[in-house]
Amino acid sequence: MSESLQPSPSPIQRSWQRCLHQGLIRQQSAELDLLPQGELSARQEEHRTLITCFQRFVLPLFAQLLAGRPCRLLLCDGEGAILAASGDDGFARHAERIFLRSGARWGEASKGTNAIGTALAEQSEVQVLGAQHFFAQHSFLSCSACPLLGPDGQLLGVLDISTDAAHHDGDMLGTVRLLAMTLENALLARQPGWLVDLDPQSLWSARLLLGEGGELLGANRAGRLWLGQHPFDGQQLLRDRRGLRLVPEAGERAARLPLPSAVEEGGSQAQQVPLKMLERGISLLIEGETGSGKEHLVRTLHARSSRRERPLVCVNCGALPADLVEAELFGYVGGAFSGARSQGSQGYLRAAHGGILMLDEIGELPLPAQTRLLRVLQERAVTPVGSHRPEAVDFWLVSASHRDLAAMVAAGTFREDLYYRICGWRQQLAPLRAWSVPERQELILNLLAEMDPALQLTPQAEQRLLAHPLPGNVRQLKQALEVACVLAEGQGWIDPAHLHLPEVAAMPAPRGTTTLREQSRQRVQQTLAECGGNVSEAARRLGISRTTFYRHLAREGRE
Ligand SMILES: Nc1ncnc2c1ncn2[C@@H]1O[C@H](COP(=O)(O)OP(=O)(O)OP(=O)(O)O)[C@@H](O)[C@H]1O
Repeated sequence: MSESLQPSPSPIQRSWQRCLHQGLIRQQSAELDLLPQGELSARQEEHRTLITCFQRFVLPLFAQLLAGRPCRLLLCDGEGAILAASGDDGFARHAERIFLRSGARWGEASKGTNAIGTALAEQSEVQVLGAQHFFAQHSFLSCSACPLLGPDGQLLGVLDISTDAAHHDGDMLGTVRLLAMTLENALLARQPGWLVDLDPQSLWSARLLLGEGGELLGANRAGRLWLGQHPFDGQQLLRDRRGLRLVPEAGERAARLPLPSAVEEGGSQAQQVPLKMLERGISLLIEGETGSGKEHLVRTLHARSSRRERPLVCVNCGALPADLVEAELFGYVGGAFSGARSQGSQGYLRAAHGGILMLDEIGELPLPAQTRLLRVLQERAVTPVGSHRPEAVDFWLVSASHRDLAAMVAAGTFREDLYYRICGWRQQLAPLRAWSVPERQELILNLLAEMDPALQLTPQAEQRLLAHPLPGNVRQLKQALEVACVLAEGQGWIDPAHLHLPEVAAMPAPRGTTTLREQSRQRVQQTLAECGGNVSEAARRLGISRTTFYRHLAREGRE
């Protein structure tokens, strides 16, 4: 056979050649190649949008397509580091043996031929079945991976489905491609601009993202193919208006939120570490101003923990009647004191047995109750008031305070030994005014989307919320939005008049927050143009009254 007729090597053959060339030895073990925890968190933060889209749009589809199958879906960055994973727990335990889990890097250089690393090296989708893996220890796996491309066509990472080789089936590559396209479409719809759907009927339509003047800002993979085959005239596409919509849409913007993500075992960084501490029985102390979300965090941790089916008991120590603090906490036997119930009372600590106990405002506990609590924590047993029989209790303890407990220790109003008992890990929650502008914007959008998805903030209202110091933190923000939703009901927009916030010195005006203002302006104009200038129809499409619509037009005229 002449040389030119030799079949070109397959991606697997090329990969093996690279591995041999690097001096990897098949019978040896692959290098561990684990990221330090801090590095993993930094990468997850860097890829927050990618991970959020993965969780919101890809995982539900994956769960439907591959429910009950022994496989894992892995989201990796451009170096093959696993950022998030989901799927069958039984298979996860096998996968754990070879460190196929978050924080491990699966590039070819350390792991030899494998779907993640080889898809990255080849920049194409790849399937690596059983013994095609370079290292013999990986041959129980069959993996299918598809590179992920950002709206600008840059390689972002890889999506991989790994399964037990015995359960592999031929559809995996198609499935992972479908999931990758879903993820890429979601990412494209997050970029601000005009999204042109060239075939709006199709889920896999070519999509282009255009700027105000028709310039090309991005495309999905079908869109890039389309661009390779058609002349591009962005202005014409905008004029045609077919399949055109302004993105991100309200629902999608809400999906950008920083709230409870599920990056495999954990959640966002603020939750992962405390959750790990709790799971190891280490007591948490959460400090933060009132309304900053201390209880919200505990509820989220409970919902994510292995004790989610067990009780979560939250006690506000400051609200306990002074003369009944101990009886309420530790319980009592019948007739222990005058006015006691004849059958006694279990008390909050025993009610939390097997679950999580949150002692909110722990700084309010009187000193005798502190002493008794310390003994419970040391002995892991409660002696109810009026009894001499200690009863074993097992709860994870979370304490919270808006007061500076260390200062209270120094002042002698809080026991030092108790302080060290409850403070195995100290988690501080920043006040809302210390959050970054994008973080606050995302929280606002999230809360609003939950309260009334039909309502949007005018840019002025958004500015007002961002500029207000909100000393009551998330609670105050939530209340202000709840009131505004009632006042603006049916009008489509919340404007500053709907925001009942006390006048206090404003924070410096945030910069770089013109996007929402611009978007709402464009939305009104765009809808009006689509409806051929028919205000009634445009207002109906936007779900607002004609009067409100005119108000928007008038305001734009003034701006
Ligand atoms: N990240 C968040 N996302 C959505 N809602 C939140 C968030 N953080 C707090 N909240 C909401 O804000 C309100 C106040 O939160 P929470 O009760 O947890 O604050 P706290 O710090 O425990 O307050 P306090 O010190 O007064 O007890 C609650 O309605 C809670 O659901």
